[in-house]
Amino acid sequence: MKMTMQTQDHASPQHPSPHPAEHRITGVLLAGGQGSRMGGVDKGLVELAGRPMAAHALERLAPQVDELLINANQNLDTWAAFGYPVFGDDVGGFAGPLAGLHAALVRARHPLVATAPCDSPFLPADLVARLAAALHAAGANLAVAKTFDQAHPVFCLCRRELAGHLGDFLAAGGRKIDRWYGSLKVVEVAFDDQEAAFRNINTRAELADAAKALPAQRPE
Ligand SMILES: Nc1nc2c(ncn2[C@@H]2O[C@H](COP(=O)(O)OP(=O)(O)OP(=O)(O)O)[C@@H](O)[C@H]2O)c(=O)[nH]1
Ligand SMILES: [Mg+2]
Repeated sequence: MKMTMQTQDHASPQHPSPHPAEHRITGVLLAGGQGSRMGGVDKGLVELAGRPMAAHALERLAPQVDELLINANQNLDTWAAFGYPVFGDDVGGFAGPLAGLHAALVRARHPLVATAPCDSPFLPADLVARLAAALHAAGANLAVAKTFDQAHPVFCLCRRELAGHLGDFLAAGGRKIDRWYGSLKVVEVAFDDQEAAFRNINTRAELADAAKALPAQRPE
């Protein structure tokens, strides 16, 4: 498979932050899964419209956050070529996205952590701003996206101070994201106006469909 990740000038999260320090946000791309429905591939590295699928999500997430990290469990050198810090799960055995979130909470430079999965190339440009507005307005521990009745639990904004609480949940064998959310003060944020932005890609057939929606981008 051809990789062209060095060709994109990813928007840098190094810009002066408009947020006061206590509202600054670390973004994390969750790319630590096994891609079993796609045949056991590192899903974010699979090509979509001429570049790795994850490049699309990173490009959309980078301008929304003050720091950007990548959580991956395989091919770490390949992931590092995107130019952002890369780290694996601390809890082994592919424990699920909470393991990636926990690893991010431990490493984040900023007090808030926004997550997005590597397989959602159309994610909203105002994802983080809307999650943050709701989090602050509600005084919640965590804000999570939904469209109509559909929850999107891996699109969340979480307070870094929950690292210990999540670490305890994982250490006790907890794995289910909904169950952990159920122990917190969570605010759900409706993105009914952008349902298509949450399209995610799990199979080769979904990859082929998504490619039709995107123009191929070639190296310059
Ligand atoms: N850190 C980490 N992230 C995971 C793990 N399992 C899934 N994820 C992430 O959680 C998000 C949603 O997961 P899925 O869409 O199920 O992706 P997946 O697990 O790679 O794919 P399947 O094996 O087909 O379920 C994606 O961003 C995955 O990368 C894991 O064990 N560790
Ligand atoms: Mg999975």
